[in-house]
Amino acid sequence: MSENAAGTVIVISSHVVRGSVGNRAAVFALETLGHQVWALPTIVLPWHPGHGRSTRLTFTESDFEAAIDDLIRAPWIGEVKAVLSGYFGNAAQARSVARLVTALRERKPDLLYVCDPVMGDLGGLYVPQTTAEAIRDYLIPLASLATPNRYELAWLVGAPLEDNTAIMDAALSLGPSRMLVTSAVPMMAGGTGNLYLSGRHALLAEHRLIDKPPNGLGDLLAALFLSRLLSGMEDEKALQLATASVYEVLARAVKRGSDELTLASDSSSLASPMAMVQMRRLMHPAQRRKG
Ligand SMILES: Nc1ncnc2c1ncn2[C@@H]1O[C@H](COP(=O)(O)OP(=O)(O)O)[C@@H](O)[C@H]1O
Ligand SMILES: Cc1ncc(COP(=O)(O)O)c(C=O)c1O
Repeated sequence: MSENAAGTVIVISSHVVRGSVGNRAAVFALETLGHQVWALPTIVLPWHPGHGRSTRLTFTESDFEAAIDDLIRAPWIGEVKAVLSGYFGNAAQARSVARLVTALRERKPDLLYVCDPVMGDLGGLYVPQTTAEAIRDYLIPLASLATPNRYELAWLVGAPLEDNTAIMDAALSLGPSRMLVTSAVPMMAGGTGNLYLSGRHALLAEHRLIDKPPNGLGDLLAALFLSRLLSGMEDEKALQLATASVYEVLARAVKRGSDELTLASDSSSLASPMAMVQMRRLMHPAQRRKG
């Protein structure tokens, strides 16, 4: 296997000093699974704002834009096989990343672009509406795969999503050819899981719900699923492994009483998870419509 067989990935999200959210989760997961990673922070902050006061260190829009231009012109840019975006500091950054993805696609039409539209949760949007709109209007149309949680998907399509049939219809209408919807509606009591929809698949990967989870699970899942796809794994196996890793990492962090994921101690759960995940095939919306 050559040094870069797993593929170079550009990750673009927040950087925290302490903790495992945003780029800290994605970089660790991708490097552990053998990828070369280029990491561009969108903001730098001491820790996830959920822990209390956390001062945002920011870049000007023009500096961020200039750094994107440097990346586009980099002599090594031909190495890049995938881009993963997550948390953005403002709407202009989302537009700059759309420019990056478009420029890379001109040279490499099969570039994988994974858009994790980090914008909100059960309580509603936690980024400014202009940022959420820029993700929806500039990035989602470019995504090979989007990984919203159920509430983000509901905002993106402008409709409440109370069951998995509604989630699948919404995922199909949004546009990307592959959708991984997190915090889907569980079929198992006391469960949660991920719903994956592509032209060929409608799958639900379920496991037990754990109280008081640390942050960063969505960031970790998107990176792990991307890694498995890049390595050429079949979608169903990629979903099962990525879901099992996230669940196992979460369970181990909570067992330790940690308020953050403890990825350095749990790297074996990223590479070879042992946790069981309940995989179910759902009726694909296209099949339902055929009657
Ligand atoms: N409380 C929890 N217990 C067990 N697994 C969880 C829990 N919260 C999240 N997960 C797992 O992590 C995945 C991603 O988490 P989610 O909170 O939906 O992402 P995001 O951080 O993008 O909002 C979920 O689909 C589920 O598999
Ligand atoms: C700065 C910042 N705020 C909020 C979030 C959202 O965190 P969560 O999805 O765990 O709620 C993230 C996730 O990457 C983040 O980096």
